[in-house]
Amino acid sequence: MVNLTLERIGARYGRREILSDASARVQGGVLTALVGANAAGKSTLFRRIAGHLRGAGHVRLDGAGHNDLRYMPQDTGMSAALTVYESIILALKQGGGGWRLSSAELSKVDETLRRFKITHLADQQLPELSGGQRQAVSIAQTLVSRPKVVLMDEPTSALDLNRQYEVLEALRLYAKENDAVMVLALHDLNQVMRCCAHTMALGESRIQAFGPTLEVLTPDMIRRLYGIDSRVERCSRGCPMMIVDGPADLVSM
Ligand SMILES: Nc1ncnc2c1ncn2[C@@H]1O[C@H](COP(=O)(O)OP(=O)(O)OP(=O)(O)O)[C@@H](O)[C@H]1O
Repeated sequence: MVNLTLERIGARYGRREILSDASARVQGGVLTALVGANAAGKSTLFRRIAGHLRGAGHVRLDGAGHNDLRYMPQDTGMSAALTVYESIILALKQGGGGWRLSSAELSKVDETLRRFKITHLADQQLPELSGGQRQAVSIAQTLVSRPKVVLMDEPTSALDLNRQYEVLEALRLYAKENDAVMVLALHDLNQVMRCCAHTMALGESRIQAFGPTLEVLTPDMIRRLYGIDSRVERCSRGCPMMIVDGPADLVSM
């Protein structure tokens, strides 16, 4: 069983405190959403967990080592003169082990291309990809080594509607099959309600709530995080969805 435990995590840039006292135990096997307004500190929390930023508290991994952790930032460089296929091999080989590919490694590369439906892009040069294609390739690069702990910053922001749900479903299956801890920073709360079992809500430098998504994303919490009045209702197929009524201060005027 893989778990990621945050023990009183703090983060600051210079004297400016971004996060304090963040504690949570994130379990593997399901998708966990990280939500919060712009500048709430989502990327900062990821950087702190990934060890790119120092700060108070401890990050503990159970059932995985630090080498099993991958962080996919919001903006990933795709300017190298490599094909998609070469870039995915490079990502697989980052842990070392020489350039010769075993048959197990070759099948990991092919399976990852298939999983994210980018096999047809294998021979294309990275700089020639569209924004959405880049994002799908970046996700494949992140997952090709089958990491056990994955942090992804807005992994669907460049994808069309159909691809957003395809990719989220592929990520959900990845987490389940690999018992992986998978935390996704997302802005679309309907996507979160549909695809993520658990949600961590960041606001005012703290984790405001963490737990099963529908228990966290209440109208009260949405108002607190985003200043938006909303309702959470069920569609005719029984899926929960958020209906936005408008900015909270306008409604109350
Ligand atoms: N390298 C940095 N140096 C100084 N301040 C930074 C740095 N990176 C981020 N910040 C500040 O930290 C705060 C949190 O930024 P962060 O990128 O973590 O927010 P976020 O929740 O990921 O936002 P968004 O949803 O807009 O991507 C912001 O006020 C930002 O200006």
